[in-house]
Parts: sequence; structure tokens; C-alpha cells
Amino acid sequence: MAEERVISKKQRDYGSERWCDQQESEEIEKNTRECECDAAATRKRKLMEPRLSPSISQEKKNEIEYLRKVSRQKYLKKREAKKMEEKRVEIEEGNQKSRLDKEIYHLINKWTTKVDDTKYYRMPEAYDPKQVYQHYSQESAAAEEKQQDWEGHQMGKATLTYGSKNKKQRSDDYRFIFDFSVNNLDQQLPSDMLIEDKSRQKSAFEMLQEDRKTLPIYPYHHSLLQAIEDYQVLVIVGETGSGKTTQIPQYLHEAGYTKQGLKIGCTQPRRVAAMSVATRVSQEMGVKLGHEVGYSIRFEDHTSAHTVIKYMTDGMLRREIINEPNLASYSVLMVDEAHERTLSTDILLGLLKDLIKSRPNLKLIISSATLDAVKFSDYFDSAPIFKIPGRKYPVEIHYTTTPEVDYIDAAIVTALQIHVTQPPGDILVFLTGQQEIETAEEILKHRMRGLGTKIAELITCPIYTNLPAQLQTKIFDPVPDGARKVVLATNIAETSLTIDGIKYVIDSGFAKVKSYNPKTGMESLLVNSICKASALQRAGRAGRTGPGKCFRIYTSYNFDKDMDDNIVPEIQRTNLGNVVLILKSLGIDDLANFDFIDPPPVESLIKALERLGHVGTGHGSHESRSTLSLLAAVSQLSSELEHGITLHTQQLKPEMKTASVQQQKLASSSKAVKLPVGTGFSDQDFHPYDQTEASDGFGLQNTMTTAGEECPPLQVFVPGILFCSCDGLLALYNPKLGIALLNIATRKHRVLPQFWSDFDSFLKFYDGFGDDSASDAYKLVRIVSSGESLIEVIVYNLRDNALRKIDVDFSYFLEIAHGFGTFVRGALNWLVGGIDSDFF
Ligand SMILES: Nc1ncnc2c1ncn2[C@@H]1O[C@H](COP(=O)(O)OP(=O)(O)OP(=O)(O)O)[C@@H](O)[C@H]1O
Repeated sequence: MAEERVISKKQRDYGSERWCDQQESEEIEKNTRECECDAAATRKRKLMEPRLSPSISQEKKNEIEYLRKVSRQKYLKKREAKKMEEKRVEIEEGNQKSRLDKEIYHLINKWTTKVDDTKYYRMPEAYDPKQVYQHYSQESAAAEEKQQDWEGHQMGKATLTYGSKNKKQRSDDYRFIFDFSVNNLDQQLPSDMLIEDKSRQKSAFEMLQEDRKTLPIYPYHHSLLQAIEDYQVLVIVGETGSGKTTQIPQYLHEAGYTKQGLKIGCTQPRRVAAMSVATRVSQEMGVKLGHEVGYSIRFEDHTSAHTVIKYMTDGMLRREIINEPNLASYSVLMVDEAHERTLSTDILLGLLKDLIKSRPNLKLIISSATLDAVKFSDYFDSAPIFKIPGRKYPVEIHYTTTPEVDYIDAAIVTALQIHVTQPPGDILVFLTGQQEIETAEEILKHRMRGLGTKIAELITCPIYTNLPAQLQTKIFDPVPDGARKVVLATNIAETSLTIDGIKYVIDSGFAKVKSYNPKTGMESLLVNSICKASALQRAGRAGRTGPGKCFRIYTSYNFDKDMDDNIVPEIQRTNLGNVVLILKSLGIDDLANFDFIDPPPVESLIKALERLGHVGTGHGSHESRSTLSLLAAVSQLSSELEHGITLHTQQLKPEMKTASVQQQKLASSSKAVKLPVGTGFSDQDFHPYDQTEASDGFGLQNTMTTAGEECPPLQVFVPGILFCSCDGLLALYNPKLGIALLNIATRKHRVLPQFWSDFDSFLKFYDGFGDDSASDAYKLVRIVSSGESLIEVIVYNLRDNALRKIDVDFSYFLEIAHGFGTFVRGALNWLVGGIDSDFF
């Protein structure tokens, strides 16, 4: 019975299945018929139309095929729904046999329900290779975000973008291969403490205060103040970046050293350092620059009656001593970066050593990162040495494995390697001079163009002495997101400078240093290997605001074995005529007994004195005395104009006094010193200069084109170089013959009419042009000294108050002068101010 029941059930099932299949067949038939009806209608319609193609039968076949497919799809859909329904009934009735069946049913059910309930679309694969956005649901909030995301992504692709944007990240996907690469060895500078990033929630001032507390000097500030209290002279040694320059004056101010209207003075060997440190300290103290905290550099005095912390170049303090011999307004003087041993620093140390004897309440601090502390201590009668251990951030040092033949190219390649392989952070490259920097800048830009658009933007910022001040400060400007800055600098950026964002330093290992040839009595600037102290200072620039890396374009062997520990003091590399004139201008006559830290050989001093005596310090002819007087007076002119420093006429010879009176007259007129200019001078050294303004000179352009044959030979005017215009017009003076103007560009010269032949008239001649307000852009250019290969020219721009020093090649000058007769080489060896360190 049971068997029969099973059989009859099977039959029933079989019957029902057959019935289903039959139904399906009928359905297919019906669909096909419907489609064929449609096809027939289409055929009929087509027959009515004119025949367009001979292959209509093929078309017809295709059509039928298509209709079959459509019909089958319709059928399959219905069948799917039906089968699902059957399965559902089976499961509900508990008839299904396996768990697998059940799972399949659930999966299918889930999928179909989802399809039914939501609107899906599939991202075109071309846009979404990773299929991130597939199965995207319009109805969920998350999906909305994704859609926006996707739309943004597509919009980004379709929109034209400028700048580097995200190229930095993209560049990581590429590897760049250079013609040659610089291989480096690693070495780690010791690091005592690492400081973590500060919270961004705090105000800038609070963060600065917190930053101050993280400096290595901070834990020692009480003991440091105590030592200063206990001793009149203190030598302080600390790693670069430990906080000596910015913190010690603040600690002293907080400790009350500025009470009763007294000041704290801090000297720097370089102008740019004095400016930037003063700016930083004013920010840390939350005061306006120029009020409580100020700086004074030549032609720029940012101090006021309220100033209590004053940063200045050592040259400026030296000048202050002229006006205030006992420096009574100062309670503490700090000679910073003393290891640089500039001429001004050495002279200053000698003056201060003398001064502290008469002012026991004046505190003197000598500070440096790497100085020969014992030497300074001995010089100041065994002054105590205070050591500040530690540096704020570590700096990794990398050396090349082999010596580099072309250090400029190696530096450029290293910069590019850093740019494409290293994490964000700006680069500082040390080169030797303007020309090298300009060359490197050009090559870098060219190679960057060659690398295409795949890598991030690299912005080059040059800095050298002759660069106008407003362009120099560009190195501090932040760069746009994604871009990297590369600062190309001379040793101007070596000490006391913090350029925010600098993480990588490339040290070429060379610098231009002044050297003196005692045989010829000439000075020149020569490219020389740097010393270890400079190398450490350079590396230190990378670890100022975070951990950094320094890539040295020389081997570790070079560093260890070839480099001197410290630089040869400038006093041993200079024409002592400079020293004599400076000391004489300070009223020091007993030069042989001046207490130099490294005294120059007495014979050299005597020679210098003789030479100067010959040209007018008292024993020479009236003519040469007069010339020297004029030159000396001229050397004071710029100081007069800007600072109103009283001339030390009491030290000058009678004829010099006459000239000084004229200078003072000139100084009283703000636009007094304007030189009429002739034809344009193309040398880039003289830019920025508006040529169109030059052309509205004072008619001299024509007169200067007069051929010089009938003029007296030029050498009779030498040595009496007075002024030079920015476009290459030199004024030469001879007390007997008057004044000759020499145009460097046209190589022509002209003697000015006789009524200008004395100095007074010459000054009037300038003064006359001073009334023309249109000539404001003209610059006064002054030659202050000469050397074997370089003539130093000072350019002063009356419009932006910027002062620049230009080194004119002496051989070029000789070549020009050759056309006018024999140029007396030795005659140019006149020294008025010398190369003054505060021009750097
Ligand atoms: N302009 C600035 N921007 C950002 N941080 C600065 C700036 N100036 C100084 N700092 C910070 O203050 C720290 C101390 O600088 P400071 O010049 O006082 O050091 P230093 O010991 O005198 O070093 P150096 O001998 O190199 O001049 C730097 O390491 C840097 O972190």
C-alpha cells in the first residue's frame, strides 16, 4: 500500500512536472507566435518601404533571431520566479532535502529581493577598475557619500588644474633615473633630545612660549644667569640651535638687566642674521619689532627709545663706540658667533676688553657654537666657560663615497634626488657666490622641465649679498602645498639663521673667502674649502625646526683630514690698511700695542702705516693728503645720510674738515646725492634698475659720447675714485685737474668743466641735481676699496633704501681703462673702509 502511495505520489509529481513542462512549452510557443506576429508586421511594413538593401533576407534572419532571444529571456524570468516560488513552498512545508538547497534558496532570495527593492547601477568599468563603486545603492547615506566621492573624482579628472597639487604623492609611483647619482655614507650627529609636535589648539604665542621651554638651554637658564651675575666676562659654548642667540638676551631681560633704561646688545657677523633673529625674539616676547626688540644694521635702524634688546652687526657696534665710547647705555653685550673671527669681531673684542676695565658693571658674553673656547677664555684673562649640552633636533650627516669633480653639478643632482625620493621638507644648498647660484638655479629649472610634470613643483630661492633686501627675504616665504623650496645660498645663510621648513642641507664644502697677497698688497675673494666649524654650522641649519639631513658633497675623509678646525681669522687675510683706517677712525693711534686676539705681524702693520702715510696720513704731499681726506670723507657719506652719525672731524686734517662740512650739507638734504647717469649698463649685477628712468638723465648721455682724445690721460685722475653711477659711470678726481667721468660701458671719458674741478664745486654739482624729484631712482655708488682682482663698489638705492655691494673685476676695469692710457695698478690701492663684514 505504502509502495503504491509512493508510486502514485511519484506519478502525481511526474504528472505535475509534465504538466508544468507542457505549460512551459505552450508558453514558449505563444511567445514565439507573438514575436512572429510582430516580425510579420515588421516584415509587412518593410515591404511597403522602398528597398534599401539587397541583403534584406539576412536582416530578416537577424530580426527573428533577436526576437527569439527576447522571448527566451522573458520566459527564463518567469521560470525563475516560478521555481523560486516552488522552492519556497517546499521549504515552508519542510520538504527540502539538503541544507545546501536551503542555503541556495536563501542566497537567491536575498539577491533577488535586493534587486527588486533597490535601484542599482553598475559603474562603467573603465572609470572604476578596482570596482570600488560597484553595487552602489542610491538610497543609503553611505552610498550618497560614495557617489559624491566618485563624482568629485570624475570632476577632478575632467577639470584643468594648475600648480603641483597632489603631484608629490603621485610622484611616489615613479622612479627617476639621473645621469649620475651621488652616493652617500650615513653618520648621525648626536642628539640629546627629541621634541614632539605641539598641539595645534594653542595660540601662536603660547606655542612659542612652550617652544622656548623645549630648547636645550632652558634647563640651564638659572645657572647661566647666576654665572653671568658672578663673572664680568663669560664664554658660552653650545650646539647650534640650542638657543643662545634668541634666549640669552630674553633671560637677561627677564632677570632685570634692562631696568633703568639700560639695553642688552647682541652682535652678529651678518646683517640678515641680525634682522631675522630680532624678528623671532620680538615674536617670542609678543612685542612689535622695533619697539622693545629691535635691530640695527647699516642703513637700517629698527630701534626706538623703548628698545631693550638690540641685535646689530658687529660693524654697527663698532661705529656706536665712536659716538658712545663707554657704551653707557648697555648693561650686557653679547658677541655672538665669535668663532667667525671677522675683522669687526676681532677689533670689537679688543675694544671691549679695554672697555670693561673702565665699566665693571658691564657684562660681556662671548658666544658661539663651535668656538675655540679656551682661546677666548685665555684672551679675557681666564674667563669661565659655560657649556650648554645638547641640540634640539638630530641631523643625519651623509658624505659622498668618492670625491666629486664638479661640486655644483653634484649639489644639483643631490637636490633633485632629494626632491623626488625624500619626504616633504625644504632644501638649503650652500654654494660660493652669486654667479654659481645663478648657474645652479638655471640648471635646476632646466632639469626640472626635463623631468616632466610627474613630480612636484620645485621653487628656487637664491640668497646672496648683492641680492636686494626684499628678494633676500623671499627665502622665508612658505611655498604652496605640495611644492618644495630649494634655497640656494652663499655662507650668508650659515649662522644664526632659521629658515622654517628647511629639512635638507646640501653642503658643497666651499666658500668664497677674502684673501690678501702681501707681496702685491692686493686683496681678492677666492673660492676655498670651508673649515669644520662652518661645516657644522651648515649642517645645523637642517635641524632647526625638526629632524633633518645634511648631504655633504665631500667624503668623510675630506672632513676629518683635510679641513681645518676653524677659519683663519680675517685679520690674517686682509690688507692691514683696512685695520689701520678703522682703528684710526676710532681714535686709536698706538696700533702696535692694540690688544688683538691674534695680533698681525708688526712689520705688516708698519708697512700698512707707511703706505697710508705715503698717501696722506700726515707725511705725504698735500695732494695725496687731500685725496685721502676726500676718500675718507666720502666713506662717511652713507653713514651720514642714513644715521646722522656725527663725523669725527676732530680727527680729520683741515682739508678733510672742509669736505666734511660739505658732506653734512649733503646729508641734510634727503635727495642730495644723485648722480646723473649716462648710457645703460647691462651688467646684471646692477639690477633692479629701470633703464627708462636712466635715460632721462641730465643731458650727460650726449656729452659722454664725446671722444676722449683731447682729454688728459686717465691715469692722472687716479687715485681719486669718488663715485660710480649704477650704470657704470665713474667719477675720478684729481685736485689739480679736476674731475673726470668715465663711462665703463662706452669706454669713453670726459673731463668735467673747470668750475667743477674742486671738490666743493663737485658736491654742488651733485647737489644741483638733488632737486629733481624725478631722479629718485638713481643710486649712489661708492667705491670703498680696491684689490688685486676686485674693486668693491657700494650701490645705494635711494628709492628702496637698499644697499648692495658689487665686486667689479679688476682686470675688467683695467681692460676698460687701457683705452685711455696706462692705468696705474698700484694707484688703485687705496683703502677707505675695506670690505666691511656687515655688508655680508
Ligand atoms: N625664525 C625662526 N623660526 C622658527 N624657529 C626659530 C626661529 N629662530 C629660532 N628658532 C628656534 O629657536 C631655536 C634656537 O635658535 P637660536 O638662534 O637661539 O640658536 P643658537 O644656539 O643661537 O644657534 P646658532 O648658533 O646656530 O645661532 C632654533 O633651533 C629654532 O628651533
